[in-house]
Amino acid sequence: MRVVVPFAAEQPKTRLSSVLSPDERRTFARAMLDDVLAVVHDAGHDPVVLATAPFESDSTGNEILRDTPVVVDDRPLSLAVNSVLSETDVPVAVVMSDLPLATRESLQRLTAVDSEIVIAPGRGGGTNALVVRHADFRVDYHGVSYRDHLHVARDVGASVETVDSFRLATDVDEPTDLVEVLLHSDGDTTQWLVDAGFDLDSTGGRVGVRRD
Ligand SMILES: Nc1nc2c(ncn2[C@@H]2O[C@H](COP(=O)(O)OP(=O)(O)OP(=O)(O)O)[C@@H](O)[C@H]2O)c(=O)[nH]1
Ligand SMILES: C[C@H](OP(=O)(O)O)C(=O)O
Repeated sequence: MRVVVPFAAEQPKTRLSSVLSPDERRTFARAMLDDVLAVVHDAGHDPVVLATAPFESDSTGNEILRDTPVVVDDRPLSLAVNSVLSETDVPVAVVMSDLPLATRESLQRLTAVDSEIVIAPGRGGGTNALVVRHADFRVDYHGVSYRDHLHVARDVGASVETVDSFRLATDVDEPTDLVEVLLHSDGDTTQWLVDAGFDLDSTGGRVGVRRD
């Protein structure tokens, strides 16, 4: 299945500004993208990165991205994704690039459901991963996009199913989300955090992260 992976390349992850510099946010976002692309390939699907800006060719030396087509579209997220949806035969999936806990199994669980619309919601109301098998469905990200996408599915007469997955629900938006990465993932993203000096901090009430 074609899997579109949206990627904000220039100023990603602004909600992590309190713990990461702009340069760090770019390389951290790139590590998450690499993890997601590896999982999409591993699950037997064909990813295409939908990026807001071109990558610096292959000078990164990244093997995974080298095998992955990149479409550059600097329009806002929903417009860019809908442009791809309108040009791509269904089925097509949209999987966000900030899901470092995603695994081959969690992705295969999502794509195995045969409803016309299959949604893996994110914590906090977003839509972390989506399978579209109805040609008229269009996305409307931001805000409570999970609820909005249920309404869009209903309006176009598409059957819809929600997949309850901790791994797909855990997008990395805020510093506390880094706890889940350190605990439940062992890919490039986790290595990036370890190399940057992040560790779990259990000295307070709820477990957080600290940086040495
Ligand atoms: N192509 C494209 N992808 C986007 C855009 N905005 C966000 N994304 C991607 O969509 C997914 C979800 O976005 P967010 O969680 O808001 O990520 P973000 O914009 O990097 O983070 P914040 O600045 O903290 O909102 C991530 O995979 C982003 O890389 C956009 O305008 N265009
Ligand atoms: C793009 C947005 O992501 P969030 O801000 O919820 O992580 C959404 O899923 O609608």
